[in-house]
Amino acid sequence: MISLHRSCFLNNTGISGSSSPFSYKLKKLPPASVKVTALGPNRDRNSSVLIENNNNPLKEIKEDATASVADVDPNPTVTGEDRDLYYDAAATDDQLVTPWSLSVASGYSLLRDPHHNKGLAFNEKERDSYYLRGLLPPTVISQELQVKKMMCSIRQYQVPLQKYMAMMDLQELNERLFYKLLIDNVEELLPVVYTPTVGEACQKYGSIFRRPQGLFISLKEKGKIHEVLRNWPQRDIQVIVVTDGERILGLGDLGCQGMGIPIGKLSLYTALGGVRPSACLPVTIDVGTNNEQLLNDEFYIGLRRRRATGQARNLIEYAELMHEFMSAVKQNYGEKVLIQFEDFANHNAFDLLAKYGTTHLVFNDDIQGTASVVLAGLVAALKVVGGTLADHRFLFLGAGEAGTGIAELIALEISKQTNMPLEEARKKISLVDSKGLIVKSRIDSLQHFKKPWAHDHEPIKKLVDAVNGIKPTVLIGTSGVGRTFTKEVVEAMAALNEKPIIFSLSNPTSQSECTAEEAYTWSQGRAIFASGSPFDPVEYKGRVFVPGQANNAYIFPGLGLGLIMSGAIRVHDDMLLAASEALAAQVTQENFDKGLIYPPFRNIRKISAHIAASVAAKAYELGLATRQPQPKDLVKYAEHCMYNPAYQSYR
Ligand SMILES: NC(=O)C1=CN([C@@H]2O[C@H](COP(=O)(O)OP(=O)(O)OC[C@H]3O[C@@H](n4cnc5c(N)ncnc54)[C@H](OP(=O)(O)O)[C@@H]3O)[C@@H](O)[C@H]2O)C=CC1
Ligand SMILES: CC(=O)C(=O)O
Ligand SMILES: [Mg+2]
Repeated sequence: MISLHRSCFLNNTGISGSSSPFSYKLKKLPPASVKVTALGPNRDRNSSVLIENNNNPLKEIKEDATASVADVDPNPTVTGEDRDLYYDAAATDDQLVTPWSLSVASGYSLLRDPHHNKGLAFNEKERDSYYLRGLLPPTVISQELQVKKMMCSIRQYQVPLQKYMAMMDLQELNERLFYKLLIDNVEELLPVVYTPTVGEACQKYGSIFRRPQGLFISLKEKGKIHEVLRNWPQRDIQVIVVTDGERILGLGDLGCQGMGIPIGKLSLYTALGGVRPSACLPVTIDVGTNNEQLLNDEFYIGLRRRRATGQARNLIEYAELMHEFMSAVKQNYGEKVLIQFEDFANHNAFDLLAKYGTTHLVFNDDIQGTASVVLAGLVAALKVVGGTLADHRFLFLGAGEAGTGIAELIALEISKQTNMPLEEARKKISLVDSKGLIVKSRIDSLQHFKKPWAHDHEPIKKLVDAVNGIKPTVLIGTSGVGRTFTKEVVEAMAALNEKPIIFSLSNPTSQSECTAEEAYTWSQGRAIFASGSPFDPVEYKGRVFVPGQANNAYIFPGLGLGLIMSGAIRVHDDMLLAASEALAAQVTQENFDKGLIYPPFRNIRKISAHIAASVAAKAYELGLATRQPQPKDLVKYAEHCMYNPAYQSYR
């Protein structure tokens, strides 16, 4: 009888060592590698089992198909490409085919296994040992040369979406090369795998869809989520990014096509924060969509129904599915798996965070990650404009997840710095939503997360009037609506302040409240500007201004790493404050001289290590860390834990 189990050849730190690229080994039989092929189109067809003897080439042994299938691990690693080539081709439309097989001991499948494939970088010895002879052209090249070649190829594409698709193809073909490329060229490739291009990719996901990535959990899977999670090939999951696709960037409801976001965010967990790719699980919860265009799109990949939110019965359906998911995750992966809520609409986002914040290791990136990155930018900006946080007045356009999340963290920090009651600190902050300034007279009709911001003030409809009435020193855009910081608004800020601080946080670029060029030009080069999506440097009157990118991508990879490496069991606001402080401390005088209030992304792994160390230190201080003893040097430990995309040597 043959029994297979996965061999763990990546240690937790992801540090390279000599390893075997084959992910199965025999439990009861001595040979080192095995090929098991599942049932073909004909029920009576035998599966083939290839067993390698130490001295012999592969020998084919016919076994009874039913017996061999029953004996393999019921939850095998399945990659879309690991299929027997021949019986599928022989099948006709009306024949049943088992769509999976395990075939690990062939060079052919090794070249199609993204976790272990090295392409032309397989050396001569590996080509001999792993049956690769003839499957590759004779040349052997280094990973560095592969990176150079891929960059040449990606740069040839003019259209950002083509670059995105090339990157996704690479991720599916050769994972380590994908991450090496991304890490070594982070400033150039971040806008490709992340905002703004990922937004367009989600909008067109159905049309560009080639093969599934991540886990899709729809209402059809209700009652079966535990099994769905077991279908995922990896067991040792440390981070899940989950969306229900209802508020994808500032692009609205993209339903199931929101999957591009968890995939993109988790690529950054690995590239920017060093979390092993095999520990990352992207999930999309599909409860339908209210996007008519998608519902009528023949290429739409999601459930063709309206969202299960809104009315009471639907809400229960939604809550039950989410609850089943949250419970199944804990049951499958334990207490310490980090769940990042991403791009949920605000009518669910706050409630989910409140509900699961006390039972799971969760955080909401749009509410909390964004707050942390913006606070870091403000703390850094104070070095340029002077004063303390409490000396400033803040006005927001947009009072949803990002807006109220940032506002609350600023108020918390002011309160901590000054011992001022939180309610007093909140009075330094005003928010405008789609109906105008949030004021006391509107309190009865306000959503719960806006109520703390309903101050005594006369109603104001227009942003420019709010600017002139409140006289903010800081203007922050979190509206999801592009070009809402008009010339009039920016000029009003510039008239009130020598150095107005202006953040246009909405993504993607099309939704940014203003461009970098507009901010610098309309303020005569005086604005301290940062945006959610990247803008190129701007030359104004002979001076070059480099706009910073105020994006939660600075925070969540390091925050996640800090939580994982300390074995934290809950996220605490003080960890977000610690992350802000660590990020702000990374801004150098050279950065300030260019107009930057964030350090450049090219140093992101070092930045993430510092953020991780600060977050972990806070977890230990708060008694929320379970990994003992506490490492002496947390920064070094964070660096040591980081995934390294250099190829491993195969024995
Ligand atoms: N840079 C970054 O790291 C991040 C950026 N973001 C971006 O922030 C934006 C908002 O996200 P989020 O807060 O989650 O979204 P929400 O839907 O929760 O909030 C949007 C807010 O904007 C208000 N609004 C909409 N249109 C207007 C308008 N014309 N004038 C004034 N206010 C308006 C809404 O008003 P009402 O309540 O009345 O409907 C609501 O208060 C998105 O574009 C997102 O991509 C989000 C997270 C991180
Ligand atoms: C950056 C991000 O999380 C957003 O725009 O939603
Ligand atoms: Mg988001």
